[in-house]
Amino acid sequence: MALTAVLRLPARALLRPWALLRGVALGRTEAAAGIRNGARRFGSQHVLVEPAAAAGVAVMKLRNPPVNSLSLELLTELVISLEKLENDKVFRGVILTSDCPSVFSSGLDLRELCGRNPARYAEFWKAVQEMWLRFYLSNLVLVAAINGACPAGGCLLSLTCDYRVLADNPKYLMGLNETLLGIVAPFWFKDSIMNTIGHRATEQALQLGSLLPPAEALQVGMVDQVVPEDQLLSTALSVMAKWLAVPDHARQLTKSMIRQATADRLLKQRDADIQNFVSFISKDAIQKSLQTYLEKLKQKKG
Ligand SMILES: CCC/C=C/C(=O)SCCNC(=O)CCNC(=O)[C@H](O)C(C)(C)COP(=O)([O-])OP(=O)([O-])OC[C@H]1O[C@@H](n2cnc3c(N)ncnc32)[C@H](O)[C@@H]1OP(=O)([O-])[O-]
Repeated sequence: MALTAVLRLPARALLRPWALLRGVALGRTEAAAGIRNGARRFGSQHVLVEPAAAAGVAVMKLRNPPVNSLSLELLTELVISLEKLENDKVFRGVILTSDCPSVFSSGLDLRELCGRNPARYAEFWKAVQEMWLRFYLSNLVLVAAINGACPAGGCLLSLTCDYRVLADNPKYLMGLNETLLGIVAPFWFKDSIMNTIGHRATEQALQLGSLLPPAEALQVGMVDQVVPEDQLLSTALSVMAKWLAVPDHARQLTKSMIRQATADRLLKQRDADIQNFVSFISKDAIQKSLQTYLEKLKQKKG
């Protein structure tokens, strides 16, 4: 950060070096934050956050075109943006949605999983863990307004939310399809979906790598509501109003009581989980499988 930019920062940011780091990661300083409807609007390269029409609610939009693949940068910015909202007493709820047409998120960025070195794989996986832990345990009410395809890591991100509304479009397929790529969803991906759709449905969905259209996603409980696309945001806002009618402290403690044990399973073995991931993803057979999958994706386009 240039010295002139540092000097323009508010004094309290200079007393908190991490605030400077955040300013860099977000590509902006607090002083440069926009004001909209009397509330603050801020953005980073890949995440746009703006106040919703309802008080206390922010809309967080993923914007990593073309398909919101979860790169290291996007994951980092998601965590920073959420932390910023959690620290801002104005906000009690977040609607998570996509700024990219017809895709909520295509999941983990496959370019992060192919042809990198072990140190980079480890750094990336730590960021995936961090995103999951922070969103899964957030004190804020999180509502996913799913406005596009939602495979793999995209589905995982939506599963961290307290409520999921999916736009009714047959192209908006959703699920944990890792097995179709020849890879295995880690235990905490499995826990997330099992806590949502139950044991038997998870046995099928995860082994088959099912990508479900809206009606089936609703039937199995992967989403809570399916609505016409033009009603997605208004529905998410009404859902949010219902959740925000509950006193925060009671709701937050209840959420933590339900979710903490699942998060603890990862927290107790974060390093081992990173080592597992690095050795798994580095295998020649897995690399080959992922390369073939990526090639197929590119060919599909042509
Ligand atoms: C243990 C590990 C656990 C792993 C968890 C995961 O999440 S693994 C992730 C599992 N994820 C999946 O299996 C989902 C794979 N993706 C899809 O199924 C479709 O892209 C779609 C349905 C999301 C959007 O369809 P659409 O017709 O709107 O778009 P399109 O298909 O034409 O793609 C446009 C461009 O984006 C590219 N690209 C796409 N995805 C990724 C990605 N994840 N990353 C990077 N790049 C990706 C694609 O190659 C193409 O590039 P090009 O040719 O322009 O250089």
